[in-house]
Amino acid sequence: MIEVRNLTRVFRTYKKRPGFLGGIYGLFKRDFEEIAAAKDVSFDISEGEFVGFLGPNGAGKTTTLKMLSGLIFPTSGTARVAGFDPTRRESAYRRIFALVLGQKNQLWWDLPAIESFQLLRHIYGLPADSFKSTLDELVERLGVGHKLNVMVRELSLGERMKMELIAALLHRPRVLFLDEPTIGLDVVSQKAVRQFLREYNRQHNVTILLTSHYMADIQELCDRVIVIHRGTKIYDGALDRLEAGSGARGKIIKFLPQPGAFPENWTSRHGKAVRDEDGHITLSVPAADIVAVSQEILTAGAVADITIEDVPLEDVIAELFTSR
Ligand SMILES: Nc1ncnc2c1ncn2[C@@H]1O[C@H](COP(=O)(O)OP(=O)(O)OP(=O)(O)O)[C@@H](O)[C@H]1O
Repeated sequence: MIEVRNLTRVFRTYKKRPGFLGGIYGLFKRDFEEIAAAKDVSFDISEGEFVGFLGPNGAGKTTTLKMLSGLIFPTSGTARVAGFDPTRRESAYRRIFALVLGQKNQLWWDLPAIESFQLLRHIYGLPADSFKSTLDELVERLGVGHKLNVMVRELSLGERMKMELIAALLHRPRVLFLDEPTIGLDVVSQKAVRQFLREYNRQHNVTILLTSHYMADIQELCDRVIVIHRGTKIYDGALDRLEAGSGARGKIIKFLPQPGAFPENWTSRHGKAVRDEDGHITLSVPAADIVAVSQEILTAGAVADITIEDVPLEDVIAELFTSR
């Protein structure tokens, strides 16, 4: 469904010298800086896949999604989405994909969402009956029926994002590019959006490429992730494999000693123990040592509580970036 080959985008930006004199200098001589926001990025995504697109701030994710949407042109390389070349900006292509930018609005602030939806119906030339059935389905799934006639600027962030998703899906796109769709949402709204996306992907076999800085989004929705760093793809594969193959693999053991049971300077034979303000002691240990360390802790002193957790995905990803 999506074929990307050596996609590269170089931005040339003017570097202004500071102050008024710097501005005058710039009238005569301009200093430019070139930034390769995407460098030789290649990947394939099959129909119905739900792929996470990860990378730190400025990695080139939005730039890549904008190239796939035909909003900006690549400097070199090619992309094909459902057989279309996005750079040609054909109307037929616009009907089969949607781009949702969590930090931007496509809905009109001063109109109720339903009026923007009606406008989109006319833009896409959707028949009234299919528009109604799609709208009813989306509104019901997202639970925003009572907010359709409220001005968009008066909606909460979560309600607005749900309306943005409805606007993006009214024409039943086959490919969905989602750039931070849960940014700034509270945990309940994040969960609702995630659940909606998961069900929608399964039910309609829509191909989804999702960027998010919330690892819960990625862990709950994506089996596969593409990781990009400084414009270059550094990982493409199963999320499980990324977690398992990381040097940060292992477990986190956290326990609360009974008062006075462990000396202040207690440490494990298997690794450094860190004590927090509440008295909890935390150890990062290789998965193979988990039983031995647990036994060591339980024989060392009385323990009020103990938990064993996976290393957070955030740490696995951060390690991937710092090792480059
Ligand atoms: N229009 C532009 N002109 C000049 N440079 C740009 C432009 N758009 C993006 N860049 C630069 O390209 C790089 C990649 O930006 P991009 O927005 O694609 O990153 P991102 O991975 O989406 O980051 P974030 O997670 O912060 O959204 C950054 O260094 C950014 O400053």
